[in-house]
Amino acid sequence: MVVYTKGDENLWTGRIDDTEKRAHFRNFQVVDVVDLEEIDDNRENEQIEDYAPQYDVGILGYAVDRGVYLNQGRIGAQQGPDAIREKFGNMALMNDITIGDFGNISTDETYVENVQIEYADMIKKSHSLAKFHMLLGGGHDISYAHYKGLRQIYPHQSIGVINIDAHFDLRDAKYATSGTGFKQIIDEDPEAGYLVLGIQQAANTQHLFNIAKERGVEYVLAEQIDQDSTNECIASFIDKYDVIMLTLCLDVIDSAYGPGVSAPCSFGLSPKQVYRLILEVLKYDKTQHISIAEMNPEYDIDGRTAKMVGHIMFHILHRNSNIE
Ligand SMILES: N=CN[C@@H](CCC(=O)O)C(=O)O
Ligand SMILES: [Mn+2]
Ligand SMILES: [Mn+2]
Repeated sequence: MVVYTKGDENLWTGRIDDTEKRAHFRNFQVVDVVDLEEIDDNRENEQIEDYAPQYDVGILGYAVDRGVYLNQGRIGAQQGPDAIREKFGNMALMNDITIGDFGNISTDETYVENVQIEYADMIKKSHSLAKFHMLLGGGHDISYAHYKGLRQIYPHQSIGVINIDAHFDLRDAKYATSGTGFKQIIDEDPEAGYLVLGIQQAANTQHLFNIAKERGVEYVLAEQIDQDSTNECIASFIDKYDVIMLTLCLDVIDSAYGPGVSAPCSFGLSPKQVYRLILEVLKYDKTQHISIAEMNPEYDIDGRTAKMVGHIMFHILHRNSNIE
């Protein structure tokens, strides 16, 4: 059974320096927990442009690691969204932002197809509630759910997919896993393009490189990420599509910075390199959702990975401000 759970108020707690003056606040002090099951379904049909979003940012969790298990990976990412919430909540509140926590989806089913469909519906349902959305995983099977949600929101637009990842996730399987998401997208949508940033040669078999070549997948290797050509590649890719789906697989970050992931990689990117790539993509204003996948608290060290994700979220939120 697939289960929707509204956000847990107890996660949004922490150090309180003042209860009134916002200059003393941390993020958790302004979070509203929103029960999506209480949101009127009719509002889904409202024209997005006619509706002023209530929140600057919405948080929606994909508390699922079954897709990782089905991909022969190590489980634990089910706890990922809540681990990230806790760390992000205790970071300083800057500016006058508002945050809505739209809850988590989870499943006890053997396969992830149903939970992906329901998560896509949640993405659609919550879309008009916030200006920007953080979709927190969970396994990288969140990618296909993210795509399906965008398809509902933008039925007629072309979608280009940018994945910041050490892996292609272009596997063929009889059922969806954390390693099949992008193959599912490009098989289903011949108009969709796929660009991967941060690919590691040692983490993908020659077969996966062959599939990428056959299917016209563009990619930049981790060791080439600082070359000027990376920005040119991002710009020319984004130019081809109406909407850009942006997803981050945390194992692209070197395991020294982010040990708490399902499939850790050495020789990975630094958090700063990843943050720079995210900002580069977001500056084209074709992206209103980012999914952040594979946070696995079981293997984290002193909450280091979850805190790093909190920082990445913080920087995304304040990308237009002077905070650095
Ligand atoms: N989402 C992760 N996908 C990777 C996992 C690799 C691994 O388990 O080592 C993949 O399928 O290639
Ligand atoms: Mn990966
Ligand atoms: Mn991945």
